[in-house]
Amino acid sequence: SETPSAEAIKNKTVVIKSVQTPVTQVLPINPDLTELLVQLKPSTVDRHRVEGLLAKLTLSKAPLNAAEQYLLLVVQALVKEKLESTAIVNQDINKSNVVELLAQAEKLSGQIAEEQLVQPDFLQLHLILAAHFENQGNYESAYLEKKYYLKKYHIYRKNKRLAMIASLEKSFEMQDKKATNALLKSQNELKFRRVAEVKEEQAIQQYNFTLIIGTAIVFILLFFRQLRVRNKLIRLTLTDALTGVANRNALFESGNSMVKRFSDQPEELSVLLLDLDNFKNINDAYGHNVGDKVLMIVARLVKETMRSRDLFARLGGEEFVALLPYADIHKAKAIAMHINEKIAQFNFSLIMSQRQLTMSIGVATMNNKEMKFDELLHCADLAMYQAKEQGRNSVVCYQHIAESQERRADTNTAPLDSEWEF
Ligand SMILES: Nc1nc2c(ncn2[C@@H]2O[C@H](COP(=O)(O)OP(=O)(O)OP(=O)(O)O)[C@@H](O)[C@H]2O)c(=O)[nH]1
Repeated sequence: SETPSAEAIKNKTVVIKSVQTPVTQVLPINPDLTELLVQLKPSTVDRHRVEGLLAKLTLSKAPLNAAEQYLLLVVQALVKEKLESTAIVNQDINKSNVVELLAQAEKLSGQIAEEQLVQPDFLQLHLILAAHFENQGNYESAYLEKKYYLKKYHIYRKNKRLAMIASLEKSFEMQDKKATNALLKSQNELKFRRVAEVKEEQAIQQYNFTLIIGTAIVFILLFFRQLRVRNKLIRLTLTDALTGVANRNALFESGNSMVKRFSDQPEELSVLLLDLDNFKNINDAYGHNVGDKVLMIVARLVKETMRSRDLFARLGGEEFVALLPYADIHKAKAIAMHINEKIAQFNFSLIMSQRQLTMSIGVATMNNKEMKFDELLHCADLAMYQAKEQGRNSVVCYQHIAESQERRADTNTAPLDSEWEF
């Protein structure tokens, strides 16, 4: 690269270009110029480097702004000072050139912002002048330049301090804002997490509630099923499996309680003991299946004649019992005869060739309030046997047997069969 001679560098004149820039605006500085100023700071200057940078700047076609022109003049003044002091350059360099150069630079001050002018690189102008005046023995001017330098430097320091405070405040505000933002963010996250937790708790509660309700429903259903099964079992234990009417257990249970109840009240309780005549012959002739069917038909026919308050039960085999509350002997006899008639009139030809069946019925009424149910049933049984003995298909009332026996005891005469039958 072409390196201009020191002479050329020293004599290089600066062409001041008027650049219209606002005075408040800080102008950009070419980095080569800034480095030149740095290079010129130490007491021993790297001449080649300085010359290289100056040449680069001089040959550059880019126009210089007012601040750059100012600094270039300062650089040139410094070069003159430094190179002269190191005795490298020619002795005929006019020292007044420094003053001229710096005077030119000062003329540019009006185009440079005050803020930029107070920067150390720009203020060097006054230091150079002060040193220059001092070397010439012009101490007053040197003093004034130095004083001016210090005044401006003070402003520069003050501005720098204020700028630093402002930047610190700004960074503090930023940090404060960042911390506040972080706090708000973490608070938001906490809120979201809490909301999620609450939702999760609600879901668990709902699940538990559903589980409890479901379990409760299952338990209730099981309880009712158990109740139904229990009731069915109870019903079965009280029902005759073949005919569906009350069985022996139910008969004795109801019979005992009814007798107890009627022992306290004036109304009467009657019992019918019904026995199919020659039922064995049916079994023998047509088989047990037909016999069972007959029993079922008879049970149904008798049940149809019962009042809602009555109880009809199968005592066992072909024997049935009817408990008739609020039925005196006359009513009980009437019911018994109605049953007898109904059975006798029923046509069994659908299940067997024998069309007709008859019944023997014994009737007993609770005539003694001290009577037990077994005794009442026994009376009915005696009456029923009497009916069988009389030739079956008849109704016999125990009260009449008793009366007849009493009479017989009185007259000591044998009773007539017709006396007992109705
Ligand atoms: N098919 C059937 N027969 C039964 C049942 N229980 C008892 N028997 C029969 O009923 C018959 C009763 O016979 P008996 O006690 O001699 O009485 P009967 O033949 O009716 O004669 P009388 O009572 O004197 O008129 C027997 O043959 C028993 O086997 C039953 O549940 N089903």
